[in-house]
Amino acid sequence: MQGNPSASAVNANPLLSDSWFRSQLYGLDRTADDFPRVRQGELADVLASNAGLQQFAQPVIKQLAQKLAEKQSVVILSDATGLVLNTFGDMPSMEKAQRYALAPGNLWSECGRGTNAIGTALAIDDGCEIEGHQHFLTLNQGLYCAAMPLQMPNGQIAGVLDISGPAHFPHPQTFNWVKAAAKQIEYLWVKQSLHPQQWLMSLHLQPQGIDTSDELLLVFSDNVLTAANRLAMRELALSVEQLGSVTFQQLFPQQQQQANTIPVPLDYATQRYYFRLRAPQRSHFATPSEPASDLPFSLGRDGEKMVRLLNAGVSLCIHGETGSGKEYVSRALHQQSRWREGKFVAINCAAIPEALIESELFGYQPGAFTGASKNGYIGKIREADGGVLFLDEIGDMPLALQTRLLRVLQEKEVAPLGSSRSWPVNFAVISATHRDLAQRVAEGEFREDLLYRLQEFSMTIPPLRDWPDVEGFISRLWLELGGADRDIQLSPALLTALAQLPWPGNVRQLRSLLRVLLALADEGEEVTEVHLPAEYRRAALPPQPDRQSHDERLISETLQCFNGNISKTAEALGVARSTLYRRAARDKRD
Ligand SMILES: Nc1ncnc2c1ncn2[C@@H]1O[C@H](COP(=O)(O)OP(=O)(O)OP(=O)(O)O)[C@@H](O)[C@H]1O
Repeated sequence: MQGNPSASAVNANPLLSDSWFRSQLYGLDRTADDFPRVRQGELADVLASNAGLQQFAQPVIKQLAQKLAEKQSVVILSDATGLVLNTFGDMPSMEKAQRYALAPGNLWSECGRGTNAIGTALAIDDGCEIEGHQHFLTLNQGLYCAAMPLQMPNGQIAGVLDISGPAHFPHPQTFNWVKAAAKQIEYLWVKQSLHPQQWLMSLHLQPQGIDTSDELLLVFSDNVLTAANRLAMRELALSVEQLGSVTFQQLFPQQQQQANTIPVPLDYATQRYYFRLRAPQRSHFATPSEPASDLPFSLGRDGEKMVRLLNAGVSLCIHGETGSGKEYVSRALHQQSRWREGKFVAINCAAIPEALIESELFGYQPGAFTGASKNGYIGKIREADGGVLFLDEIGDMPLALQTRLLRVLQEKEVAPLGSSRSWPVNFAVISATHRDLAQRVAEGEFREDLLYRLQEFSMTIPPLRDWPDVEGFISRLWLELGGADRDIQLSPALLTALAQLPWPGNVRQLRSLLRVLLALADEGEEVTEVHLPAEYRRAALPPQPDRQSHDERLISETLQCFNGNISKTAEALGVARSTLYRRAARDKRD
């Protein structure tokens, strides 16, 4: 620190002496006058990736900038590396070079510019003010700066809020303003990014401090702490690592996780706080918005009943041939039910390799097994929280997993792989199968208790060929697929022929065929039997009655002519005798 005019002042302040020491370690030249800054194009990218920070910070910063109008100071917002994103306000009396240095695109990290409020606040993760000669670089010694890091609700540092002005001006209140504005930004950020399904806990030493930006905010997803403001993290001595892992019960073992409206006392460490806990806003269930779609008519009169059962949390099991619409119907039921604000999470128990089903359903902790994502995975069951879990091909679920699934359904709690903790979950279950589950139970392939749990109510979607009005359904599906938009009609004869096909692949098969016909047809065309793909044409084309009756008449007249002698008749008609024998056998049978 030799050669520094304010060496003694710096040495007397550990914050400053540490920062100067770091600046020297960075090998900075105190007389440097070229500063690190990014190009315009790079700045645009950085601005875009800090959109969230700007969104929450700007309203507060604008108020702050108004306050500073007469104070020859600017408000600066930097990102988490100290790169200036926005500068608000004006410093007409400031030297041009310094005005330029505070403009967007300049990097004020400690390693780039030595001791300065933005860089040092980031280095110590706390607020600081750096006045004139306390700056490491000579060129910055005409500046006064006060800065405070901004913390995101997840505990990470998002950037820095700073006020800078000429060092020769008095700045008695500036640091307090920065701290108050940063607190306000962090407060709004937590409150405004709250998900309706999260718990919000507000704490303060005084009951009247609740609902002010001085309150400590804690956010819980289920019972796990997932977000907090800096005030809460400081006062309750919480670490970033605890966000996402510590539970309400671990934090407040004496306290039930129950909502309250009037602040009540709560002891934490050696302090008495007052707190209010707001429960997730699931109230939309009581006043549901308009459902998005009608129930499919394949549900018939059972539709309404199924919705009521689902609303009551009854597990539904839908049986039906492949392609008959089990998932389609389940999605429609979800949309009509009180669970519609939550997700519809489908899992095909037959399509996921047995080794992966468990992690897919229950999720896993980071590094729970070789190849696991380093971020862990929440799992389908927790994804379905508040919504519907659709278990397709449930009859194919491996036995070992059936046991775990049963436990989740009974206890409404799920523990990810590699975790000793469980999360409460609340969802409706619809399962589907084309198998006979009772038979699977008899074969020892399906747990009987799980069957009862999943099949509290069961319904069967009949195969398409048994639907009461297949022609009507085909017409509707044709419209839905865009037939009317392109003015392409199905001929009445084709419609009748299609309605009579057996459709082993049910609606899926019918849908695919209609899409093929639509794709191949020209605008305004009528689609007839001749447009059918060959494999359908054979099945759909009606027998040729005239030709058939003509042949039959000819055979029977010739037979009469030869007194029923088959060999002579065959010879006369030029057909094989076997043809006539087959026909004779058929006549006898009819
Ligand atoms: N009532 C319906 N109206 C319109 N489209 C339908 C209807 N039912 C089913 N579909 C369509 O048919 C196709 C097959 O439906 P879905 O996947 O629901 O059948 P599934 O019974 O679940 O089949 P799988 O047993 O093979 O899983 C989907 O493209 C779906 O959109």
